[in-house]
Amino acid sequence: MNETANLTGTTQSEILDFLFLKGFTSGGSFAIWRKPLSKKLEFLLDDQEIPYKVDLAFEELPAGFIVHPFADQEDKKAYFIKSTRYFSFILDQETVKEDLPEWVKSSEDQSLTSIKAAINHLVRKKSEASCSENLQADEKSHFMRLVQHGVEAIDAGKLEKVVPARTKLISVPENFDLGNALLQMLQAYPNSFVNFFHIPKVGTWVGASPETLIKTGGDHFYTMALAGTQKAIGEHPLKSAAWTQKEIEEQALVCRYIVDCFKKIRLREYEEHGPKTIMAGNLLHLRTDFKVDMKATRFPQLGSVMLDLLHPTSAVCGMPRKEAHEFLQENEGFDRSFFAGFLGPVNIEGETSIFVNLRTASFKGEKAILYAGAGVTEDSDPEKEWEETELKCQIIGKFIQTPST
Ligand SMILES: C=C(O[C@@H]1C=C(C(=O)O)C=C[C@H]1O)C(=O)O
Repeated sequence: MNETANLTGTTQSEILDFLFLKGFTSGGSFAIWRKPLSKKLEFLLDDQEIPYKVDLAFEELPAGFIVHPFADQEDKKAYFIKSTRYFSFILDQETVKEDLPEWVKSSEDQSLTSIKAAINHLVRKKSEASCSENLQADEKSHFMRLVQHGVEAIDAGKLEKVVPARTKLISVPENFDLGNALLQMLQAYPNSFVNFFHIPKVGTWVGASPETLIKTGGDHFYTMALAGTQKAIGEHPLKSAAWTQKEIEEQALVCRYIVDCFKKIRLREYEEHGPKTIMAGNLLHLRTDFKVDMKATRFPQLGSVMLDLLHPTSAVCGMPRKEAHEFLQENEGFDRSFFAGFLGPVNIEGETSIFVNLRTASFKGEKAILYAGAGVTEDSDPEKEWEETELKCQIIGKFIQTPST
């Protein structure tokens, strides 16, 4: 078939289908993402079947996509999908047929319905064997006790803040359309890092994270303190938002945590902006931005040094970090796997953007597991924290559960 004729009128959804099919049938690992406020959808693939791991000193790495679980790793390494093949396109351009490289279109003789059917089959089949057999923590009563227990640990002076999480198991509908689901997330969450990755036998995840862990590009390093959650209501939710003392303190603790990390490496020159209210999906958060000039401070490795120091931040674990981590391991009752870990593109066109893996779901055959946590301080109410996790689960859950058109 003539290449141009075949691709006439190629829609974004069709390109996504080509990319998913290419990724799943390559036998290797792949990632698809769009950075916050960007129009560029990016895809990379490494057809190596055996997952590849790297040290966190990402400045030395080739271009790729890094994925790290929540828990500290004994080998101090992260998964890394090398950019053996890379393709990007601008989302609001009508047609990109001329830009589609030959290797993306390897499935050109398939009709679109059979491509969709193939992807629907592949996402289930390829996600069956992911490594962690996750114990479920879906029970409301379990989570409510966990929050209560957290409040008691704070009252007893053992912790300052802790961020317990839960899971929610949902069925992947029979007519699930992964490409369309991702497209809908891209449209719904322009401020978020919309992402998908598949690493054979390790994990198949989709998400829309509002939280940058670290970003480097040119001479600049950037991180943020994101915490405090409320539902966005009314016509001007950003303007009308009012925050309680609990939420203000909760977010201030995350700022303090970041400043403490700077202090550990004797970094004194940084810009701090905020906190301001931001919108992520239908939720509002408080955010403070931190920026460092790596050249002026003579700190070219600041990105990987801070990555190591920051993760897991008190936005997703707690304070003090060690005690909060132990509390979660003892009481949470499930393996967070990649939830609240970090992920993102590394050394692509001189930039690295690594996000906290929030508002996310992992596929497991016919099912998907949604994950969400909520920051607990001494004033927390278990019922409210549960509702917050329900809202957070819905951010991705609604695009998996609603049969696509
Ligand atoms: C833990 C999550 O989110 C984090 C916790 C927040 C909070 O406690 O208010 C807000 C934003 C994130 O830093 C999650 O989305 O699951």
